[in-house]
Amino acid sequence: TQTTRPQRMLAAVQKNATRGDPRSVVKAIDQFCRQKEWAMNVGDEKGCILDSVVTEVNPETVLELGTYCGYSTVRIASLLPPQAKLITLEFNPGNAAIARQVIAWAGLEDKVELVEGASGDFIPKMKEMFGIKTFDLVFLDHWKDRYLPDTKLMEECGLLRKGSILLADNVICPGTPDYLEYIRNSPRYKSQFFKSHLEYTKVEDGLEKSIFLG
Ligand SMILES: C[S@@+](CC[C@H](N)C(=O)[O-])C[C@H]1O[C@@H](n2cnc3c(N)ncnc32)[C@H](O)[C@@H]1O
Ligand SMILES: O=C(c1ccccc1)c1ccc(O)c(O)c1[N+](=O)[O-]
Ligand SMILES: [Mg+2]
Repeated sequence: TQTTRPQRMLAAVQKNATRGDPRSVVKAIDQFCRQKEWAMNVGDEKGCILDSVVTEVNPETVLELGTYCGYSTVRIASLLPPQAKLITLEFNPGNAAIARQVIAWAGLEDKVELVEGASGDFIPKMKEMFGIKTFDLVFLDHWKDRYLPDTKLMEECGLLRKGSILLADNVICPGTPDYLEYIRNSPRYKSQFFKSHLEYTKVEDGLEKSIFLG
């Protein structure tokens, strides 16, 4: 019977990566996506920009919207300080099942809380479920038409504090025009664009980093 792309990606991790070594997991997935099958992980070029933002922010609390197979989850979690927590939301059960195994292979399950469900349903529950007051860093990488509504929802739920950082993938390709228009024109945010390329391709893309001003 036919396997799914996430299942084939996990097999590549289990074959080529070393248990407990996050960098080898990232490398195995990037090699799979370059040599075998394109997949919508943030990838290595944008991943390096993600790494630099995570390192700079040094967050205690991180929210990731869109887990897929856990590639960016592993990149982020491997850079977090000891007590820090990364909550990642994924509403596709098949993807969530694979991501759990990829995160476990990297040995990062203690730093990651994978919630299987839709961002719109779970963002309002973050405080009660995890005792989270606010997020220091949010990585937006789910369906692109959800970036703006979920950002407004996080504002309304008081999940952002003065200095919280939003980092949004794909603001060029596939593009998030309504989110960009909002975040770049709002007096409540200061934004910066990081030019890059769509993962594993030469197509133009980039990340938008925005600081919530309170
Ligand atoms: C581009 S993939 C995430 C890639 C991942 N961040 C990485 O770089 O490895 C987008 C994922 O978001 C999930 N997704 C889309 N909309 C969602 C939502 N509203 N709530 C939760 N998950 C969502 C999809 O099922 C898909 O697995
Ligand atoms: O939307 C797509 C997409 C559209 C069409 C076909 C495949 C993927 C996509 C492409 C690159 C991304 O980095 C990404 O996060 C996504 N996504 O689904 O969220
Ligand atoms: Mg993306």
